[in-house]
Amino acid sequence: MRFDIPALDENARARAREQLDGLVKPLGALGRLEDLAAWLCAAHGTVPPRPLDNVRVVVFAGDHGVTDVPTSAAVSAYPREITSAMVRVFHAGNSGVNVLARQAGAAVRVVDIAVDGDLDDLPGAITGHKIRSGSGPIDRTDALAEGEAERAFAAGRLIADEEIDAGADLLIPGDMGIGNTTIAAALVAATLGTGTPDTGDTEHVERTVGAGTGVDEEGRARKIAVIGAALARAGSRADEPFERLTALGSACAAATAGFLVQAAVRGVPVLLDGVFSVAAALVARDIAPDAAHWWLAGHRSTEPAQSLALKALGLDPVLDLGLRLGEGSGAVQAVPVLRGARAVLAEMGRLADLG
Ligand SMILES: O=C(O)c1ccc[n+]([C@@H]2O[C@H](COP(=O)([O-])O)[C@@H](O)[C@H]2O)c1
Ligand SMILES: Cc1cc2nc[nH]c2cc1C
Repeated sequence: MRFDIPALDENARARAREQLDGLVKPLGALGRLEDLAAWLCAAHGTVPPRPLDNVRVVVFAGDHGVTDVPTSAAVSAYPREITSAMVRVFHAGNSGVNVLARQAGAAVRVVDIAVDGDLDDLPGAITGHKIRSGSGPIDRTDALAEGEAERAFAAGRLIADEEIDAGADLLIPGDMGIGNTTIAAALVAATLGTGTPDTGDTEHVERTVGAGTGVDEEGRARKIAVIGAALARAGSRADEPFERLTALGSACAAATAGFLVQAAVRGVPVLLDGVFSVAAALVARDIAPDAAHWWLAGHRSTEPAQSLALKALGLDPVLDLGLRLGEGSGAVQAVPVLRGARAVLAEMGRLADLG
């Protein structure tokens, strides 16, 4: 697959830097805000950048076969039925990200990519891109059937197109899926080669695994075992990104990757969120390396796989609030910071005018 991804406008970035240096403040005194302002100029190709008036969150919802086990073998603190129930909460506007997005003036859309449950009574914008119900348990079988990763990736691209055609000037990928922190950690371990299942050494897998929704140490040990078995089962197939998504990922991971790549193709900046969107970004970069220039990290989540993946992507998160909700909630919190960065360039006075 080949993608025509525009380069960021380095000329605009340099002009932004020059203007930032001339504002009424000590040189560099606005720290990271100056980097963000310059990055937005490079992304929008203008100084100052355009106002971020049309920020859109898309929550990719789906279930994961790793939750298809008795409670005694659970990898999540919550049952899988929560995924389907939460889609209705997003639709009603009452989820965490709905509330935070209202504060930030951002729109939220949830899409059913692979929810295990009947949501057919909901509008087509939610249900129209469904790939399948749930996914395979990655420790025992592939997550996806042949061709599904490509179909889900294409669906994610279409969803990005829909949001951009509706005017998005910044996109945020959100996620909802009980069990998806196990999937995210498996993708990160496989992508970074931190899993070495052949030697039976789980130490490297352990580094990627966190508590997700709040499992205890025994739950974490079960996640590590599931991921170790999945990596051993996938073997070298995991080297190729679509095979990796098929064997170890999910339809939501593939759709999120497609969404991130298409945003870049269309030249629309992205604020990544928690462990699931950052894991998808890591795989997406293997599919379209230049796409990564269009992504910023909104926040650092508590999941270790997210920090490992951010480091590999060379991204420094804007915020670190200890959030572990997912949904796009952390990235949404970073939107006012980006708006502030833009306003500084657009509105501050100039040192040269001090007299
Ligand atoms: O964004 C994060 O880093 C994050 C960390 C922990 C949990 N989550 C959310 O919680 C769900 C996955 O957690 P779990 O324990 O079921 O794997 C899923 O719906 C995620 O959106 C999200
Ligand atoms: C209630 C609930 C809401 C969520 N939002 C994202 N992940 C979630 C997990 C649970 C359990």
